[in-house]
Amino acid sequence: MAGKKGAIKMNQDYQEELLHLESCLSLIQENIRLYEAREQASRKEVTALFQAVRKGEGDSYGQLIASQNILEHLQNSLRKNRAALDQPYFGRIVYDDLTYDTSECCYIGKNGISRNQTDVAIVDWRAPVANVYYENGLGKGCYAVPGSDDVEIDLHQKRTYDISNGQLHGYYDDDIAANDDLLVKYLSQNKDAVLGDIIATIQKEQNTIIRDLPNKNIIVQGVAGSGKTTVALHRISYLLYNYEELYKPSEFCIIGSSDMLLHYIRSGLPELDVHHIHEMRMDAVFPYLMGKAWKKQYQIVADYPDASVKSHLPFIRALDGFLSRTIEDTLHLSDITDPDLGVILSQKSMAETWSYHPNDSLYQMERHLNERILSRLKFLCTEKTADFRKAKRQAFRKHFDSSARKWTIPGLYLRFLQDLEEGHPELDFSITREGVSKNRLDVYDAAAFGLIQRRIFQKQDQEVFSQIFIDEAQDFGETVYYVLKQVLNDCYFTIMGDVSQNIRYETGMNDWDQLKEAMFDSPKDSFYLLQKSYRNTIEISNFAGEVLKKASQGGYQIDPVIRHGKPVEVIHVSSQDLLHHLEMTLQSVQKKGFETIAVICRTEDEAAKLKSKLHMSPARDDTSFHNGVMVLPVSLTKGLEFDCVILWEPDETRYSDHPKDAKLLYVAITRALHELYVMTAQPLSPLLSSFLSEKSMVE
Ligand SMILES: Nc1ncnc2c1ncn2[C@@H]1O[C@H](COP(=O)(O)OP(=O)(O)OP(=O)(O)O)[C@@H](O)[C@H]1O
Repeated sequence: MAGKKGAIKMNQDYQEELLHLESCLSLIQENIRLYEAREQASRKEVTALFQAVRKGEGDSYGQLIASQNILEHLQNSLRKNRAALDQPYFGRIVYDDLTYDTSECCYIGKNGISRNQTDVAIVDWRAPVANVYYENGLGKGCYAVPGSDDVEIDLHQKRTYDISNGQLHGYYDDDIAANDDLLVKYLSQNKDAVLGDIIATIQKEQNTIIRDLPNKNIIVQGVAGSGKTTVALHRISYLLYNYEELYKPSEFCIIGSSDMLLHYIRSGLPELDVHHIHEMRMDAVFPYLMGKAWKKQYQIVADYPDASVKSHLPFIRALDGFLSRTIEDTLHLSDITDPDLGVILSQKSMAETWSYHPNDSLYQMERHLNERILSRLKFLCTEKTADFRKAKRQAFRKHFDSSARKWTIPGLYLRFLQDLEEGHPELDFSITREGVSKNRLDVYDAAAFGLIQRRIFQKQDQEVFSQIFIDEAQDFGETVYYVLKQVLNDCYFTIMGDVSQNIRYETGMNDWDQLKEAMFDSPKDSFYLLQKSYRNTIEISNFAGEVLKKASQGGYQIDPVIRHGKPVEVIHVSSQDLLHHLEMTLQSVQKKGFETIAVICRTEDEAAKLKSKLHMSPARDDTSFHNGVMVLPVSLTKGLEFDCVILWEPDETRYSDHPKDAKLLYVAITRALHELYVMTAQPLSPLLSSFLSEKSMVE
């Protein structure tokens, strides 16, 4: 009897859910009609204003900008409503609000949907209350609201929906928002050439990072495929939504290691409602931040061999120490006296001025001190003649003036390198010295230039960025981060990386200790670990596991989502047959409908040669991630993922039994979502051979 009652209740519940979905879809359709009409009118207005501006009419320019903003807003609303037609919402929470004594039921979706532009029908996933869905268990709890007190709640139900194409396929009630079954369903889909969103299935540990406070530095160590890139982008979207009054999108900057990665990241931004933020390669950041101080003749080149020293914290700290000593020696603070007026400015008072501006450059400090001298002179000369005053002002106007020394950034840097070599005979920077004298700098020299500019020559504070997000952070040494932090004093950093994937073994980071030391300056700052891997099938993860042990020297383990796929296939044939097998494999995986396929070679040279053997155009846009087959060196696959990966010639000559090669191989293997093929003519790398089953070998 109870069973029957339960079934009736289920049925009724299901009917109610169907009705609710229907009413949401019709609201969305109504919104779309409304926004389409408005967008059309707004478009016309913008075109008319554009013509007016071209004719130079009155104040049309201001109106044009305002109208363009309105048009952009309407287009955005239209995009959100159109996107919501497929899956208007993915979750629901039913709770009592104990703070305001109300009972609430919220549907949560990727896009907030309102009726009449005011009544919220579907809550945006970024809204504070949506946190309850991702984090809270049933029962009493609370959620935080930026700039306000926490709201106390009693959660009665958390429901997760499976909706696609506007159809309800099912739902379940559970404490866990997106369980592994739902995750596996999402993860089994094919990969288009864009970075997807994970809004409906964000996991608790990812949510914590996404919603962490903006005024702190964060470092995230996450195994391959743990969602670092994805989480960084969702954090940007979350911060811009919730701290709209604090930040403009243009104050945000994403830094990545290659154009390919940035292109991939860019593809995921519109879906997350993120527009107009900056993105930059690491080597472009310092020229950008230095502005005019970065001379046209400076050229960034590949790392010099001594980058293994220049990239790490002791080096950049030594440069900073050298610059501090240069500043102290130059200012050489002691009482400033005049035969007629006595002490104009005491050493104590100057030291005090300095302590008020501890981060100012030498030039800024000199300006403060000169200003103080002038105001003291004004006071001391109140009873003197105008000529006397003028003469004294003339005499002391540029009392502090290091510009007269005609220092240059390269000159100071070379002096520092020489000093360092003299103090440490084991160091030899001759290659860098020669490069710098020819204006050819590697990224660490560029960072050093940035620090010299910051400490000595900078005239105003840099306020270009407030939030910086760095992906694949492990590929650069601490030097670049240290300088970024010094140059952008008031900026906060979200740094994502995986030391097991450090493909620049000597210069990049193999642990996080030094970076924490360089970046963390407040107890609020946080280090997070992401260990769950979402990208690869369990077969690919297991294959990667052994390599990871070597790559991370046992440091970090993978905890994969259990999703099964085809076993990794090792194709071991003669060198004459290898290309033929590759072509056959490519044909077969394309036939299966995989959209993104990568053939991963060890080096750029090998990738170029293989492309030509496959009759692929060598010029095919190497900086953009696209559907179809891509032949790439491992270094360019950083941060990307493909439905299917063919690992090309991972033999013992290309990948030795050394952590440096293990990291490269780990990166290559973990790019594959669904299928991995290993093709070689020579004996396999010792990193792989230990766990290959006879079964998986095609001879
Ligand atoms: N919570 C989640 N739900 C569904 N998919 C997820 C989730 N988290 C991550 N993914 C998926 O896992 C894959 C890996 O994510 P991402 O590329 O952000 O990882 P990563 O840590 O940056 O990887 P890598 O270090 O290897 O570049 C992506 O396809 C992403 O959509």
